Amino acid sequence: MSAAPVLRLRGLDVHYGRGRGRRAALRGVDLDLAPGETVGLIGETGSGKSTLARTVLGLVRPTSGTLSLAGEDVTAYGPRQWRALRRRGLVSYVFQDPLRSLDPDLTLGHSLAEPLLLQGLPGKEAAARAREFAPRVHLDADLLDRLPGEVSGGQRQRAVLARALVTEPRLVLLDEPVSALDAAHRVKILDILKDLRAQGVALLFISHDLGSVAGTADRIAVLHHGSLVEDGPAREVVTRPQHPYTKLLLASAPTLRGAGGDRATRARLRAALTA
Ligand SMILES: Nc1ncnc2c1ncn2[C@@H]1O[C@H](COP(=O)(O)OP(=O)(O)OP(=O)(O)O)[C@@H](O)[C@H]1O
Repeated sequence: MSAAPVLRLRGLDVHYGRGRGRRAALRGVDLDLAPGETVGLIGETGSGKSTLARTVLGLVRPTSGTLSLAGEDVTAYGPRQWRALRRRGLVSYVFQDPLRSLDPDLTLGHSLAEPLLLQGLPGKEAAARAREFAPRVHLDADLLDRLPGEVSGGQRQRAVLARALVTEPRLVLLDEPVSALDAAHRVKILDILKDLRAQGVALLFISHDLGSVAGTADRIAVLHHGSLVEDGPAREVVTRPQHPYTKLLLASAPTLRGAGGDRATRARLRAALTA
């Protein structure tokens, strides 16, 4: 029996602007994420990755198509329904820059408790739950009394993760999740994410670098000019890419051993794409 998807997109179109300035940012995107599944969403700058993430978070409204979260069709939700949905903490996100994701004037403990306070939990209970949760992302509870500027980069990154996870979401969107970290921190974060997957949390890794998610994702989905041009098991996409754009991304992936193509190969692929 396969579990109902946590995220389901069908024929999703998103446009920006009006009249003659109207531009498609997403075109007919179909995407499913099952519980416990990790999907890498890859594409170059401007391909529509952030638009997709913002649509899933209810910050951008689809022009057409459908968006379902945990079996609930939320396509037609208005701002008030989205706010209520966000408070439930079903979907959360981790942005690229850990420094900007935390209020510099709030202790880590405060930042962690905030999403719980928004859910209506009393202050003391929220603080206690935050303290209890911190060790799950290997964040020492003693650090919760400190400000973001008083801890290391890796500890800050874990605090950002803890804040995103404290409401026990079913789906987490991670924008370039580990690229800013050094190797030691990266391994720890990947271990935490592995635990999450085992608990059935679905993860959407968003990156411009195919190499950075190839080893972690179960599936890789490739966005090109707003269309999903490839979606398959990670190993297959890496070893047998079907679309010329995926081949180009592979040839340009700096972190993928053996995949780096030379400049002439990349130029040829780019020419094929624009032909
Ligand atoms: N608020 C907006 N108004 C108008 N156009 C927008 C807006 N946001 C994004 N776009 C356009 O939509 C397209 C997709 O942008 P998007 O930010 O989703 O790409 P991306 O893949 O996330 O890029 P990056 O990797 O640089 O963040 C681009 O052409 C962009 O210029």
